[in-house]
Amino acid sequence: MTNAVPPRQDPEQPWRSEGAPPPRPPRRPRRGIGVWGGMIVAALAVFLITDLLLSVFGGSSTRSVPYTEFSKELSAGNVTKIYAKGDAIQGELRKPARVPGGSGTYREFSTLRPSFADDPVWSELTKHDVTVTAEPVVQQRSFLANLLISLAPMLVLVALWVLIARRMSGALSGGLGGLGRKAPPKPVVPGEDSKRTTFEDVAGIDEVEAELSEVVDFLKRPDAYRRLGARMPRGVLLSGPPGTGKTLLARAVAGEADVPFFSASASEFIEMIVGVGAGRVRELFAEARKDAPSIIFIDEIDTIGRARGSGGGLGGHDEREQTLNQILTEMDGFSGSEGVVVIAATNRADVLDPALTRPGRFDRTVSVSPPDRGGREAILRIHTREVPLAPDVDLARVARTTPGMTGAELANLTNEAALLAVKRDRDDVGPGELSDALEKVQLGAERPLVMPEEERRRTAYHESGHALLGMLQPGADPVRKVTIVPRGRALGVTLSTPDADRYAYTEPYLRGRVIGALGGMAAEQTVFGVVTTGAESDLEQVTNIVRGMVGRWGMSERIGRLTALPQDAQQAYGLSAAPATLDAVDAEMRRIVDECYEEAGRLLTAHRPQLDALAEALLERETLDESEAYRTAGIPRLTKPEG
Ligand SMILES: Nc1ncnc2c1ncn2[C@@H]1O[C@H](COP(=O)(O)OP(=O)(O)OP(=O)(O)O)[C@@H](O)[C@H]1O
Ligand SMILES: [Zn+2]
Repeated sequence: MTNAVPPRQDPEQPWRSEGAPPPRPPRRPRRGIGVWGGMIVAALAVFLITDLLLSVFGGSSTRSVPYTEFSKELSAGNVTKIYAKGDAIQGELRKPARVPGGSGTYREFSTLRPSFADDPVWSELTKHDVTVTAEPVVQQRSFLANLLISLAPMLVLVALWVLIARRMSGALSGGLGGLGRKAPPKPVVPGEDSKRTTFEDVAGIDEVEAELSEVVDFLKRPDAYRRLGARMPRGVLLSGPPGTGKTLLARAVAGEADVPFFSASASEFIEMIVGVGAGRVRELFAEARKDAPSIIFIDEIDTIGRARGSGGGLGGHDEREQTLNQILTEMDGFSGSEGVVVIAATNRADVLDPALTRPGRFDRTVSVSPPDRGGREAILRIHTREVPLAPDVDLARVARTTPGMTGAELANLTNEAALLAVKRDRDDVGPGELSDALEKVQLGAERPLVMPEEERRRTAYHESGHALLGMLQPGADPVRKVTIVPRGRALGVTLSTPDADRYAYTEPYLRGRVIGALGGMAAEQTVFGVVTTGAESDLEQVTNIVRGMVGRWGMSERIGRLTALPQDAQQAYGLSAAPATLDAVDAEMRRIVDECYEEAGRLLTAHRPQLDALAEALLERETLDESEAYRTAGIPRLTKPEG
């Protein structure tokens, strides 16, 4: 049995609770590079300075002398040995000689032979005792050139180091291996995008739009707020079930204010390496600050923002906590006048760390709910703006038959209808496409499956059981469709939806739902004397409803009017109630289910001919719509459909 509107349960998530870890100071991922880098630079500096000193002051007592000086010493027989390379001559004297024109003596010398040494000029020069000093044709390198040359290896090394450091920090903030470095966060600049999202694209959540328009105003003219000293909310938390348009809203705020939109999903921050997430957060905020006024959107904030110590989650405690701490630090760092507004979204506001919702952080929580009938119609209108609709399509009617559906589901519905129209070679989308698409969306796609006759019979009785009990009970949601064509995971489906939106459920209604859900199993038991595995999802549904009735909605006298169970079925029992109470809850849940199962069996036995009629009709026709089902069972439709 499938009901389009089960009592809303929180999506269950596979998180376990664990003990609180001791808080740890955030580690700084870049320090490793800093230490190594420092050591490399110091070593290079020492090497360089020594080299420099040597090259400037020279390491030996070799004296550079004029060529004439050399030739004088040579004639005097004072030169013991020379070493020549080209015109350059190095040599040693037998006895130290006086430095020409200076003080002190020298023994080792170097000189350069002038190119005209063999010319007649030379004898003239020596005759007149002219001091001749030669210079190499190739200019001696200047001090600066020398410096640069000796610096070169060091420069290369430093460049190399910088490169490596960049790479490594890239690896730290961009994933393992360094090769997967992500580009810095890029905003979606409104207007650059082919189409900019505005509040025009959002419908059915007008109160939320109104709340957010203040943020839009702030982003449009932050100066006005600054002048009056008004502090804007730094963070807005959008909380609501999946698909209600939270992301869309955040985009629309950016679009309305015409500011850049930076978006990230919190789960993207979490990597296995501790510190990576924090680095990414830092980067994201830095980019957004640069482009302020701007919006940062963080989706799925609960993946990192779960109350500390409440365990589980992705990537381990350290990483999650550090990432969260970084977000808090960044938000604390806002002076309030930057014009950066952080919008976060979650469908689990109840599990968030209270630190997140403190003043100055996400101090404004806006709850986003699934749309009501008018809202659904408006959303359908938005999503059919570009879809040619047949003139006989009545969107108000479609809105009426889709209670509980979210914006995302409605968007999906219109798309499915358009796809069907294409498949059917139509020029527009007609009411037939819309209702077939709705069926597909609600029941899952039909699944071709050859079933043995016995299996078909059993399924027919199972679904007839659901349907008959749904039709027999006053106040139950009308049965819209019964089928034994396998759809999705189910072998057969019975669809019941309310005529109008329901916001609260009475105890008799919930009991009726439980009885209906048990109807399939009860029919199998009544007719064949055995039950099959086909009732698994029915039992899940029953458990959910009864759990709420007893543990949360005060519908059991014995438990009384208190919350005995946490909202989240996955959370550990015992957080809110004593063991004795939990035992009692268990007993009460069993009592209600047993009573309902008995009632289901009793009703089916009492109406056996109607049950048989429905099953036969199903075996013959496979699918019965609302009126066929009621006619076959001979039951008048109790509540008249609206409109
Ligand atoms: N109120 C709405 N008005 C118009 N379209 C909507 C609305 N809500 C949802 N949609 C449609 O559904 C799509 C998905 O919605 P969106 O991603 O914003 O939901 P969400 O609440 O962020 O979901 P989740 O929690 O899964 O991230 C939107 O792009 C839009 O097409
Ligand atoms: Zn069933």
